[in-house]
Amino acid sequence: MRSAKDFFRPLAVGAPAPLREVPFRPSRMIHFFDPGNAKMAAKVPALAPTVDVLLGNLEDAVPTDRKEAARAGLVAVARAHDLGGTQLWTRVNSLDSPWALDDLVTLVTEIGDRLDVVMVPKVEGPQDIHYVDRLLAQLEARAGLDRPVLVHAILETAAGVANVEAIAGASPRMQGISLGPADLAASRRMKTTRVGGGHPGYLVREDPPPTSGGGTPGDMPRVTYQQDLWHYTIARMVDACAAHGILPYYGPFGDIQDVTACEDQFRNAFLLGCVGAWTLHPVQIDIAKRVFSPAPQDVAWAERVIEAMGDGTGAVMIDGKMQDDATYKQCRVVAELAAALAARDPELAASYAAARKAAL
Ligand SMILES: CC(C)(COP(=O)(O)OP(=O)(O)OC[C@H]1O[C@@H](n2cnc3c(N)ncnc32)[C@H](O)[C@@H]1OP(=O)(O)O)[C@@H](O)C(=O)NCCC(=O)NCCSC(=O)C[C@H](O)C(=O)O
Ligand SMILES: [Mg+2]
Repeated sequence: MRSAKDFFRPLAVGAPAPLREVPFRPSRMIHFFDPGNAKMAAKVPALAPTVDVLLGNLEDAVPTDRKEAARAGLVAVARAHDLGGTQLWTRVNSLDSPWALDDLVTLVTEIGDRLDVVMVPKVEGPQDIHYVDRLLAQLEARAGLDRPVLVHAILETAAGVANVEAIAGASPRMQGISLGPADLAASRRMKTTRVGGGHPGYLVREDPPPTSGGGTPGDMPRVTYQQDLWHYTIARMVDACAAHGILPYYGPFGDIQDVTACEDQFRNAFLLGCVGAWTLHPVQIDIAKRVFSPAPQDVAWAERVIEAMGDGTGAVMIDGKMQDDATYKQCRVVAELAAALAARDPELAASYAAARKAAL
């Protein structure tokens, strides 16, 4: 067992000290690209200013015979471009694959100073994070890095969900967790064939009307309501992340053409506490930006409540609604997120300023 005191000591001599708090950097969209695909890699300079995070994906969606090309492509992209304030992440291959070790060794050695976060797929328990934690410390020490590369786990196995709290708290390196609905569905033996989103068969049906003579309940039209397949897992992931001071994310939405359902899925995750989602195609970038930025009228309202609540205690009425310590805290979540995003996004800052003015 590690003592609490050991938790903040580097795991290798010469490695940078672990962080005590996860720095909050906007990450409304984690944009996936295949660095071995020359056409996609060429779009990086144009894409970078439009996204919060660019992620060079080395795992699923990269064919076996292009794994090395994707790894080399990411090294080349990181060296060739200054991404400004946009973060650079990678998703390495799973720890049981023949590529994971070389992914970590190559990337930290070659571009560790450029890499903000390593996403680790198919994490099953804290033991997977401990393995990556020690290895990263050794590689950071050897590369002479002065800040730690952070770790992000994908929640995409039944074992991972069972161990999600332990994963979230496994290391001070943990930056966040994303839901991986496609692999999780397979691991759970769910009977879906999609990447995220709902399913028309997963529903509840209203009770039959009382029969008064003719007709049987089976004949009566009854309204059905499609249910959310992911509610339980997202809520559990959000609690685990919040309890350990790290950030939760919804993952991918695979129906690229269904921008409406994508927006719904992202918004459900946002309202439940997630700070961002993955974007797989350029068309999803603006959806994530819109959904994971608090709406200007909500920010203006939150600021109004904060102002009216003074030191944040007691109770006041605003527009007929009771406000107290707890609504004050909710409003601070919204206002602080808005301020952090506005500092990166001048267009958003202007829309918040306009809503603030209109609310006066
Ligand atoms: C899904 C795609 C294969 C679709 O690509 P394509 O058929 O080329 O789409 P379009 O013709 O509409 O593309 C228009 C142009 O946009 C470029 N493009 C497409 N996607 C991207 C991108 N992600 N980044 C940058 N540029 C992109 C195309 O090259 C076209 O350019 P041009 O010809 O010049 O106009 C493709 O979008 C794609 O591969 N996306 C990423 C897929 C991916 O990363 N999947 C893995 C993550 S999801 C997952 O792993 C599941 C998860 O782990 C779980 O378990 O749930
Ligand atoms: Mg997956």
